[in-house]
Amino acid sequence: MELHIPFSNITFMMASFLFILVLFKIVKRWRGNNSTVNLPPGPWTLPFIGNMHQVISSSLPHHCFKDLAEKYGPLMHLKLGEVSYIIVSSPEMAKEIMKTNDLTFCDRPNLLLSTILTYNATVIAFSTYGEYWRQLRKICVIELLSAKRVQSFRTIREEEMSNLVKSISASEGSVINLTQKILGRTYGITARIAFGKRNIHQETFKLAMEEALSLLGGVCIVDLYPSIKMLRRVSRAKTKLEKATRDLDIILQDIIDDHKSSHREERKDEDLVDVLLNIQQENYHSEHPLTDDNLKAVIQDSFTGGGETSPGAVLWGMSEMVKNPKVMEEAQDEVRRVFDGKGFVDETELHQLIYLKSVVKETMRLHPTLPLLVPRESRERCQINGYEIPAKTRVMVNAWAIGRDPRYWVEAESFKPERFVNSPIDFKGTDFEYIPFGAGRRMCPGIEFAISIVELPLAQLLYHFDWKLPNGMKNEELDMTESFGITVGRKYDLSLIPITRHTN
Ligand code: HEM
Repeated sequence: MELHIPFSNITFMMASFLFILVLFKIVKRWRGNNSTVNLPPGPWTLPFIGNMHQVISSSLPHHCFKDLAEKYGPLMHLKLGEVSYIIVSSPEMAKEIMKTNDLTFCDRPNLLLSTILTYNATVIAFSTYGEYWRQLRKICVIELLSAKRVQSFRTIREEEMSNLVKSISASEGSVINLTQKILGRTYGITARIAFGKRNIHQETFKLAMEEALSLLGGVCIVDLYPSIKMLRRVSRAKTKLEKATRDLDIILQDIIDDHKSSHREERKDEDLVDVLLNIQQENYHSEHPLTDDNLKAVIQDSFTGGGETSPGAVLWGMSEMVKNPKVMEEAQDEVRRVFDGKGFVDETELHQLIYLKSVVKETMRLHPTLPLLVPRESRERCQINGYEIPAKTRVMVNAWAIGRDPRYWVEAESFKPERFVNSPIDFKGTDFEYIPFGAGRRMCPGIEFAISIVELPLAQLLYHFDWKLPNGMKNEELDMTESFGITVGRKYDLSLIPITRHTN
């Protein structure tokens, strides 16, 4: 007997067979990856998407990771797409990653969008661990971000901050958008320090940088399926970012050329581009001479470092003080007591503001602007706590969850700056329950710079003004929702009414 199967049925059967075959391969690969290795515990994964459904369902990844870690533990394995992630959520495990096994975990993953924006991942923050990174990091630590260099830019910070006070005073009694004012001034400081005063591109650069950074927030699907090369070609974010990057490059090259052609003696103050050009000249005949693109990458580091994170800390600090009027009062009393003799705030007496420094620390505990730090990647296979971590595993350290760990922090969710007064706990990367700047080899090299542009504006805002919420809103009603992006700031701009304090 002959069996007749219509042509459409044959196509259907072949398609079904192929589908089952592909599914079988995916499940086999997924099982193979998971079953032979004793990975840290984690939620059950679905083929192809892994745990993406769990992460995507939450608006903020650091919140979702904290909830999952409560169930699966402080060393948790997640599969996002086809990539393995380890999520670290306790001080003990953070120490394992960033101290005990720092050398294994000091690489950064090669992510599509950050690679495009950062001259093929040649900025310090995203470059592969190796000789190039070491050379740039050394320049950064010794030349660009040293305490001495940061101190040399004091006048710029003081001038910009006194302009901030003037512009706020001009709107006394009416609602101001403090978010925009702080962002603008911090950007102004960073631009003057990096490029010098004469720069005509400041505003264009700012807009192009904002556009580029807005595209970097979140996880790019391409980075979760590195084996599917076609995704790289069709990514819309990639096309947009390439355009923004070209615009930024033209401006940066123009700034460098301008510095090269103008006479150094004509300019009174040395800016970061001058410093970098000097280093470039000195290194000209060395084994690894610095190219113009390398210089542009370092300038970008300063902008993303200075321009994105520090204003977030100022605005969270102000928000918490508005929400906690007793803290605001105590901080104001201190600043006014210290500076009343002078009648204005400068940097000379900032070291006396013990309580304000604690406010800054407490702000960074509850609101680290990089709650998951910057992702790392393991360079080789390694064992942690009896679990196996394969090479090339991406690692995220949940500094936000660690800063709220009730085993280390009494009333962990409350804003209590006094916990830091007389406490030896610091953000220098040795106290693993408090790591807003990370720790180990890849720790933030810009702490000195960052603190200088957080403490001064806060001291100014507290010294010169009392603050009220608009529309008769009560202090406790201030919205503290977080935004989602490359850094985590306030979702809604902070609008407040300044009342100028008149001193005789
Ligand atoms: C409140 C302000 C800031 C915060 C919260 C912050 C936080 C961080 C964090 C968490 C990391 C990753 C650390 C790790 O992987 O362990 C980092 C890296 C870095 N930060 Fe900052 N940062 C701030 C300001 C700055 C400033 C002002 C600069 C420079 C002007 C800067 C430059 C860098 C650089 C270059 C890296 C990459 C280091 C490397 O990979 O070797 N940061 N920062």
